[in-house]
Amino acid sequence: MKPRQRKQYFRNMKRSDDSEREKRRKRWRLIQELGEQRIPYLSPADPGFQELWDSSYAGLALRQCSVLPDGLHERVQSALITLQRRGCLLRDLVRVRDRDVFTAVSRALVGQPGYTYRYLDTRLFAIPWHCEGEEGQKDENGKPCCDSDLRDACKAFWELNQFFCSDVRPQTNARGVKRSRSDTENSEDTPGEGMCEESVKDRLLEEKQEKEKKEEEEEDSSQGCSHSSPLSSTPPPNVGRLVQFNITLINYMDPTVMTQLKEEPYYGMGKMAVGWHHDENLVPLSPVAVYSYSCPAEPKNEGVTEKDGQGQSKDKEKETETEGEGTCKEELKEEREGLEKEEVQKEKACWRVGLKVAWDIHTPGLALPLQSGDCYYMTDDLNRTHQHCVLAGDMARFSSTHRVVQCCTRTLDYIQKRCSEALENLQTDPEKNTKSLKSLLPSTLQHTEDIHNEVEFEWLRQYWFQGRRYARFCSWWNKPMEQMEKDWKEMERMTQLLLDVVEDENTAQENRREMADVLLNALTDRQQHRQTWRDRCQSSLAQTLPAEEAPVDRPYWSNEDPDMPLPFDLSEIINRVESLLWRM
Ligand SMILES: O=C(O)CCC(=O)C(=O)O
Ligand SMILES: [Fe+2]
Repeated sequence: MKPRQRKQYFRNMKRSDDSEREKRRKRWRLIQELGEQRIPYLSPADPGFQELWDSSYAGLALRQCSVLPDGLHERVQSALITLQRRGCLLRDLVRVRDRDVFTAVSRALVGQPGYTYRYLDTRLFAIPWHCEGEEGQKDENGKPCCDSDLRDACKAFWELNQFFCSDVRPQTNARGVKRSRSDTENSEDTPGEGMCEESVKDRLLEEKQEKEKKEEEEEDSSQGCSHSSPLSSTPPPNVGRLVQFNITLINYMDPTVMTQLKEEPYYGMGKMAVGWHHDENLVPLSPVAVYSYSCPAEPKNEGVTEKDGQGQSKDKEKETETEGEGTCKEELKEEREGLEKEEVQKEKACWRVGLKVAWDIHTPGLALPLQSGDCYYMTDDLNRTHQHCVLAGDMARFSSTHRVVQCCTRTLDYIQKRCSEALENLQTDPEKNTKSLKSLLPSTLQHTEDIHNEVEFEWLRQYWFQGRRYARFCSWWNKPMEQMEKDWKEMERMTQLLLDVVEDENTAQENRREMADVLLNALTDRQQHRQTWRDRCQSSLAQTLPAEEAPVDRPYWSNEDPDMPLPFDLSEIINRVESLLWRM
């Protein structure tokens, strides 16, 4: 690596450290400023609650359970219970500030076939949902990927998703003022006397949206990609276009089992099931829609062993995640002082979503109780400017959180295309049956090596780190992952071919240097990431998981494996390329 590139490499690493440090500093400053005090927060019973909602949380909308079409509650609730009973909902071993932690909630991703969702350094792979009238997703062998029970469950989420797509609206008008109920809900309304010009425009815009929506519904809208690219100049997905939620992240937690929940530190809102955070990796300004279902008793989880799912937390104390600018353990341990009023306690029996303005300790927080079957939306830029947390009630509770993820980089389709791009640079001599690289242009080599790292660390290792959990109940990802591993192995071959060229004395000196730079860069990165994944797989928390959920460090091979073009451990090769560069 040229000194310049090496500097850049470390600068990039440092940049992420710096932003972490900056966040820590900000958090620390807030905590200092706050001292022993708590920031006020308002609940529906408090005077000024509605005003605060309108002025500071306008992007939040509650949709009470009665708005859902007939029968949908039953279908969704039974689908949630099916996922739980079948053992599909699992706690994720995520990374928070360079530490491994289990999420307090158990999760599964359901959505468009081939979609993934990445949060806290963890990529979840969607169990595909099924559209109306469709037979169900088939795997590569033409067999259904899940049994009929799961298929029906996933279909219910698709149905709920359709409802959310048609129901969600931006909550604010152009001036950031929250719409009134009649403004957003009563489609019979016509512009009347005294309606200001802005509102008329709003209404016309809405009508236009309605029309566009109807037109789009007639098209095949299953991908929802064309308007969700952050690079396109089309308006944000919930302004002027139909929203296409493409995945739902399902959450489950039973507070009687998860007894180690952290106290909400800034406002004293109570126990948190999910700490303060922004939802990551969504199309900018896209909305999030949440269905909340609290159920009286823990549904029996028949698909898992005793150590599985949430059962594990009862006997073993585990660290749980706090996302974003979450809890600062030592400083903020004390609970709100004094005895809480009965009213507050009653309120805390209910599950609530908590909201706060990011990095702000002056605006009161908001705690919104959710009755079973209630839904809420986070629209406009609420997710960017605010953080939210989930406050545990007394009962077990599920939520289905529908999101718009970037289909341009988060799908199987995307990574398969990337693999093909990389492999285009590999050619086979049919006579000699030997392989070689087509182009030795540094930019081409760089591109290939980047894809190699992307497929290894963002897809293969992510997938296997989550153990065999996917294959256990859905075969959809089996074949694509196998193929991806084959492609990746070809890329190992390509790296080896590059190494040969670089080490060949007959290669022109100047090109050789440039190629060696590219190679060294890629190998250093690869070696470091492989180590990080090894560490994650071997962490003490990972050891507590039952066999089928335990992380698998894959691909892994012994350095002498004759089937593999290069060793797993790259340190010796890195040294060779490094010393070659010194000698140049
Ligand atoms: O369960 C909820 O209400 C929201 C969960 C949440 O914030 C998340 O999964 O990101
Ligand atoms: Fe969230």
